[in-house]
Amino acid sequence: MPRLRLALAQVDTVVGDLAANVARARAAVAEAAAAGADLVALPEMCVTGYPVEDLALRPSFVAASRQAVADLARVVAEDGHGDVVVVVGYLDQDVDAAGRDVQRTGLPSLASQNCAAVLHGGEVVARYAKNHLPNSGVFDEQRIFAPGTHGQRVVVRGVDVAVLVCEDLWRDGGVTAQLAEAEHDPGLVLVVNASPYEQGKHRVRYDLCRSRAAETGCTVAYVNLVGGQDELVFDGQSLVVAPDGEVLARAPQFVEHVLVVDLDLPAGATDEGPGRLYDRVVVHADAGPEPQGRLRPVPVEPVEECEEVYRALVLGLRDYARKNGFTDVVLGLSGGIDSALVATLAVDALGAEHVHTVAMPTRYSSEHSLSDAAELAHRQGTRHRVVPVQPMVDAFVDGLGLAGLAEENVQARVRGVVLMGISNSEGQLVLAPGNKSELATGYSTVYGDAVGGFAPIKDVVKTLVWRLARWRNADALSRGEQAPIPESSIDKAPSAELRPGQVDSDSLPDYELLDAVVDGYVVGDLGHADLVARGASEELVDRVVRMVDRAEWKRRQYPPGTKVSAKAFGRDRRLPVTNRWVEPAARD
Ligand SMILES: Nc1ncnc2c1ncn2[C@@H]1O[C@H](COP(=O)(O)OP(=O)(O)OC[C@H]2O[C@@H]([n+]3cccc(C(=O)O)c3)[C@H](O)[C@@H]2O)[C@@H](O)[C@H]1O
Ligand SMILES: Nc1ncnc2c1ncn2[C@@H]1O[C@H](COP(=O)(O)OP(=O)(O)OP(=O)(O)O)[C@@H](O)[C@H]1O
Ligand SMILES: NC(=O)CC[C@H](N)C(=O)O
Repeated sequence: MPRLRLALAQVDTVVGDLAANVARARAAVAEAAAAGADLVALPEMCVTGYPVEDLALRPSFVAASRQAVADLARVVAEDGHGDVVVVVGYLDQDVDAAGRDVQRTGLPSLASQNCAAVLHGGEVVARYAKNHLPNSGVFDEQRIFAPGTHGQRVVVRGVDVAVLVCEDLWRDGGVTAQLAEAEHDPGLVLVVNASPYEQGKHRVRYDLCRSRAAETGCTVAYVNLVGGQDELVFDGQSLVVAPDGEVLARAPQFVEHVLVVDLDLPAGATDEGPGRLYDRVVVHADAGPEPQGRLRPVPVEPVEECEEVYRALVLGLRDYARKNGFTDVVLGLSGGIDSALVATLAVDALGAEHVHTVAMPTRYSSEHSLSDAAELAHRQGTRHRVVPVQPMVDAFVDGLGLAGLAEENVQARVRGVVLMGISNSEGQLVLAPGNKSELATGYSTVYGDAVGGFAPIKDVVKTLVWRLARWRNADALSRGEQAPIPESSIDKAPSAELRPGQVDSDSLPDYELLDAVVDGYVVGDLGHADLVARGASEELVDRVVRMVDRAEWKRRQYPPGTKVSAKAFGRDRRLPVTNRWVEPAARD
């Protein structure tokens, strides 16, 4: 049985920075080659970054990607690794001619394809176009890509390796079913992926790999992208699963890593050329000498839920800032839990000296608002300042004769102006601290606390905000460190402090109840009857559904933020703003 030394290189790329992505891929191949790898896999669209969205429609971008993958083949060979086989994701066009037949109404005729290239000896020796294009949730691939229709195999050290791209693995009755029925079984199914993180997705991915390994009778190797891109976080956690479901290797989550593992795999067919369903290119017909030693790193176990979400949020924020040219962030610190958690995430992402916190008291601010904010800044070492905003608020209130809600909201708006002013003069990225429960209900002031460039916890419901804060404190204490978040910020009743004695519960249902309905309605798309059947009262469902529907326009104006749930606001959930559809009540 041939032994293949496989490297799965989960790298962090930047959309559009092809030169940097090629450099990153080159370094990862060098690392894998130094470890003796025969075959190195890099993620889906590694050369371009992912997702490229409508950049795929630009001929200049497609041409640059094609050139960049050729450059990568060349530089890998120049580095002395020409004998290593590299499989890497990139953007190309017309790789699979049949793909041109696809209907893409209204778009230019360029048949861009989401591809994997096989590199060897300084050349691109094979190209494969993704057959199945995801088009739900955050994915829009049928809008921008033509599907491939042909498979690709590459024979490496006597092993017939089937190359797939991400969604190809997910589709029942698709490419993997063809593999199961093919006249020659592959010895390894190698999938290059850009699979975004969401809570618990590692279990879904493992189940998927296990079932495809069973279906095809092959070991499945799965390499995933890592890093943040706008709303998405790719979590790596590359994986190798044997036909019996055993996890042969698993990389850590949320960090770059080159996972090298020796696999004993069946020898495969070695005839070259086009078959009925796929092409095969032979790089090494024979197994060749066995690699020295046997590399079998202990699979990295997934972490528990709060830690996983927390780390996803840190990476999403860090990469958004870094990839958009920001070293520093600024946010209003109210002494409440949302801004406390966002500040803590920012410190973990960027370092305390890069986090600027601003307390902006008005006449309605409580004493603990200032003291809890100062305490957090002291514990974590953020660059903290106090800007009393009442005189500015007074100027608007008196100048315009504002009262009631208008006076309440102008306080939040003045704070927004102050933060944008600081950002304009000092260059930080402004963070909006709204959580998913607030976004769902529209409980924020547009152009007020909703200002900012990035919203780190916009996909985190309030009850999870509290859990994450508690987890972060407990984690610090378990390491003998001081808890970063003042306990009173976690324990106090949430309040916007925009009028005397205001608390969130004046306007919103209890967060435990609210979050359960938000989850059912927003994430699960459940109707009224199902929401009631899950235990909410008719009145609560009516109220929450109405609030969620009415706030669509506000969410459209909200900054992007990291997706962690199965359905985040934004591109994951698209609803009309102008909309008179009312979810029918169970009693109707
Ligand atoms: N469909 C639509 N399309 C476009 N624009 C629309 C619109 N409906 C209203 N508008 C506009 O929006 C305005 C109303 O929105 P907005 O000014 O935001 O004000 P509004 O939503 O009426 O009030 C803000 C609410 O959020 C609460 N809040 C504020 C700040 C922080 C927190 C917190 O705890 O974090 C909570 C506050 O207590 C209050 O209940 C209207 O005056 C109108 O100009
Ligand atoms: N006194 C303040 N000083 C500085 N920023 C403030 C102040 N009050 C509100 N903010 C900003 O406005 C955001 C909205 O907070 P608000 O207190 O109105 O409600 P919240 O949703 O409970 O948030 P938090 O839990 O952070 O208090 C805060 O997260 C903070 O960024
Ligand atoms: N890039 C892709 O094709 C990803 C699609 C896949 N369903 C996933 O969520 O991982």
